[in-house]
Amino acid sequence: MSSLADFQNEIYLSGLGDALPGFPTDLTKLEALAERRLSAQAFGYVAGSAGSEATARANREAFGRWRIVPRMLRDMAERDLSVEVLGTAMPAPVLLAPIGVQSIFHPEGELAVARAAAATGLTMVLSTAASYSMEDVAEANGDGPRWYQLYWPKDRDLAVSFLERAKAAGYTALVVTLDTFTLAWRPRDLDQAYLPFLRGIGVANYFSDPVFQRAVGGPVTGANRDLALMHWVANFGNPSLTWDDLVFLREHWDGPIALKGIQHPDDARRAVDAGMDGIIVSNHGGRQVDGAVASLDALPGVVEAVGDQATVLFDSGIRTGSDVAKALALGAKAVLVARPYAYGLALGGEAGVRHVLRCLQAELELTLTLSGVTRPAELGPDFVAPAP
Ligand SMILES: Cc1cc2nc3c(=O)[nH]c(=O)nc-3n(C[C@H](O)[C@H](O)[C@H](O)COP(=O)(O)O)c2cc1C
Ligand SMILES: O=C(O)C(=O)c1ccccc1
Repeated sequence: MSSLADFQNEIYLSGLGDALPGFPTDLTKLEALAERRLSAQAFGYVAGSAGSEATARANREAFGRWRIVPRMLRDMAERDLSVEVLGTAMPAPVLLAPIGVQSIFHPEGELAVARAAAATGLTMVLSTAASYSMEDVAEANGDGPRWYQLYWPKDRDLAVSFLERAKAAGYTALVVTLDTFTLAWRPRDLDQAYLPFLRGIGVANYFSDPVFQRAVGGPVTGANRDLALMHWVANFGNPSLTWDDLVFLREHWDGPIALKGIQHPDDARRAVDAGMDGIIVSNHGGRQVDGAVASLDALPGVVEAVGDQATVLFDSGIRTGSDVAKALALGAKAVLVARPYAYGLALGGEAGVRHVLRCLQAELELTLTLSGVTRPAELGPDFVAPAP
């Protein structure tokens, strides 16, 4: 194995032919660049969060309250970042978080992301609110690993139809997002009166669904489009769901299930009691409850609550390889990253997303290697210390 991470090697070598990476390698720089590329509405949608955006800031600040404590002389010649999560082999403990409406960032949207994910071998989690249908995205993703994220609609038959389609299209694990049965108070979107769905973006999985079509009198055309959009609004989320409803999901999905949006240890225990395989500690990137606890601060309590009874994953605020390492040290088996790859998509389509994924992977590998960690399983509380 080279002493450099693959992507780092490739970048330095390409410099000998005077080529530079097409995008910044510090992923925290992408947001400002994407702002110049995107419409004010699309940028506000992705960069914005709920309310005063205090939780979005807290997500980032929480990483700053931990410091990595590197260890030396541990034979770092062989290292291996691969993990297996909910039955899926991953070259690194990083997944692409579900992001809806990706065509507002680039015309190829989820198709470009699916190709970039397949090229790196990282797992894509496809949103129910995607701008391309799950079947089209599966085709673009090819042999790449993919999971399906369910926004659990009011209509149970529609939910079952989504699950059956996802299974048939090769999505192997189910992520059920619990924190967004309705969108939060999001001032950036409200101030621009911008909601992508009302413009027909992010509804591909609904409009292509036979159960949905039956409910709106057939395939969606100019004639029933307004009705279809109203049906979408009425059906998107179900505020009446309780823990008891998870039995229904278990009956209709025979693969692994992870609940996304868990922040309280007691909810994590309930998930285990309900037979769930995984928990994703997340506050939706600060986009739902403004003032909610930083996701990283919620992580240790959830990890302690579930022990080895479920797989704990993490998202909200991951921007660098060192962020990934800290979340793993605090007990996550893998992390999901969201906005950085949306910015990559905005800046360079498939190539932009691939760049982001490769940067994150290389930076993680170097962070671990230079800290004396050859594989993710070695990470534990010892790896980090509270910042003074
Ligand atoms: C534009 C945008 C759209 C999103 N759409 C979804 C979605 O459809 N389903 C979902 O479960 N989470 C969705 N999320 C939340 C992400 O999956 C993830 O939890 C969050 O953004 C992670 O924080 P990060 O952006 O700081 O990495 C979305 C986030 C953004 C920024
Ligand atoms: O914007 C979001 O955070 C989100 O989760 C969402 C919800 C519905 C449709 C698309 C995205």
